Amino acid sequence: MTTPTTPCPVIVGDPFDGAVLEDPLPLHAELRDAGPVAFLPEYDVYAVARYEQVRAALTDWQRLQSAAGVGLANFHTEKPWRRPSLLLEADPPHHDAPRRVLSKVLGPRALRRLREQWVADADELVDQVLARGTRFDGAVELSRAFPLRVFPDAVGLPVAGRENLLPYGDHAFNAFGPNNALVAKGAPRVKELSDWVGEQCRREVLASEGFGAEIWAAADRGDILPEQAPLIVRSLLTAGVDTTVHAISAVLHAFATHPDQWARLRDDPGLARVAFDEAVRWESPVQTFFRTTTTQVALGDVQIPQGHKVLMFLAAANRDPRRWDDPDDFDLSRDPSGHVGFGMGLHQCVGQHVARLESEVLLTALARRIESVELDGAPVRHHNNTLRAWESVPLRVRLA
Ligand code: HEM
Ligand SMILES: CCOc1cccc(C(=O)O)c1
Repeated sequence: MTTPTTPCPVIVGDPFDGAVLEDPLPLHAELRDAGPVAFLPEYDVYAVARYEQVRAALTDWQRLQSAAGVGLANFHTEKPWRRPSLLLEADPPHHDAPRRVLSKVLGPRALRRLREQWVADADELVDQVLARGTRFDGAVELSRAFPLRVFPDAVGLPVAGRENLLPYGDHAFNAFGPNNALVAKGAPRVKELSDWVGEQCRREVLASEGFGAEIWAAADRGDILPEQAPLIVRSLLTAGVDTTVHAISAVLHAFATHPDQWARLRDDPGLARVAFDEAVRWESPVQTFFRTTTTQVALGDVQIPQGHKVLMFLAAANRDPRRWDDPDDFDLSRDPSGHVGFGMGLHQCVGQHVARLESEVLLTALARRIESVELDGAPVRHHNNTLRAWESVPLRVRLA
């Protein structure tokens, strides 16, 4: 274990410990209050939790790189568990073309053609769920069911095997953390799931229309190399399912615990989009990511030596009272723009518009039919080294 070269508060303890994953808020407050930077000897990493330093780290890709991996593992010294992402785990110039291609494929214009279909899918799903009764598990019947109904079709995946997507993504997000029990839990199926995901990225397997086909068409045009196309499709399958599933659970839980906010949404369904971003700020489904210093870099008043991992607590930044009034409130009257729940800068989430559309159409379908929503029992957390997630969100609704 090395010690920091410049004075810096030391916070002992394991941020990936089960008790912290169950309730990370006390650690987030401790980190923010300790100073602009803290040192975590448990993993020999630096940590930033205040909005200012997290934003600074996210937007300084030259001195805080992603190419050494955005998890605890340093790809300069350890073999990655899978081929590095051409976006998430790459920096310019290698990052540029894959990002340009995905930005176009997943951009707001591209999604306009999906909106009508997804509105119909959301209405159909919500009608089916409510036809079964007014008490159900929102995490299962809505948050998991809706993304898994619309996203694989949008990518162009065959129907068989789609149940592999959630466990694959769950392991991928665990793998950004330390090699702990959560990673060990996924290990037995890694080869099977990785082989299945790899197979879905092949041109012959993907539908002739959809995000996957558009990525392969970009290779035909020479916008990317042919051998990059499957890896870029893999990015969608890894990043695009568990994130939206758990973000939608977060929205449902937020409304079930803030009935006044549900009443506001009922009065003004146009609030559905801001509600999603406010929930992503409030819950931060993606809690943390790492960077690696390429040179000595100052964050706040601390000099961080070259070659060190920096753990960015996105969730702590999203509740930093230095940046947000009443940060712990879930409040639709707030302007949540500037939150770091989708990251910030060069690597900011390229799929955020997909996520927003999924949530908007589902929330709109629910708000039209449901007068009030409340918890119908204790919600149960799903632990993951990177994701903030619910295993179960029991709901009871009153129909409009
Ligand atoms: C609520 C849902 C989502 C959340 C909270 C989320 C969060 C994030 C965050 C925090 C980053 C930045 C990573 C970094 O800075 O290292 C990111 C990047 C990324 N996201 Fe999302 N994401 C979501 C949905 C999606 C979806 C639906 C897709 C695909 C359709 C997607 C694909 C990606 C990719 C490919 C990157 C890497 C971008 C790059 O490095 O240029 N994400 N996401
Ligand atoms: C939500 C963060 O974005 C991710 C997460 C996992 C994998 C990838 C990828 O690009 O393969 C991207």
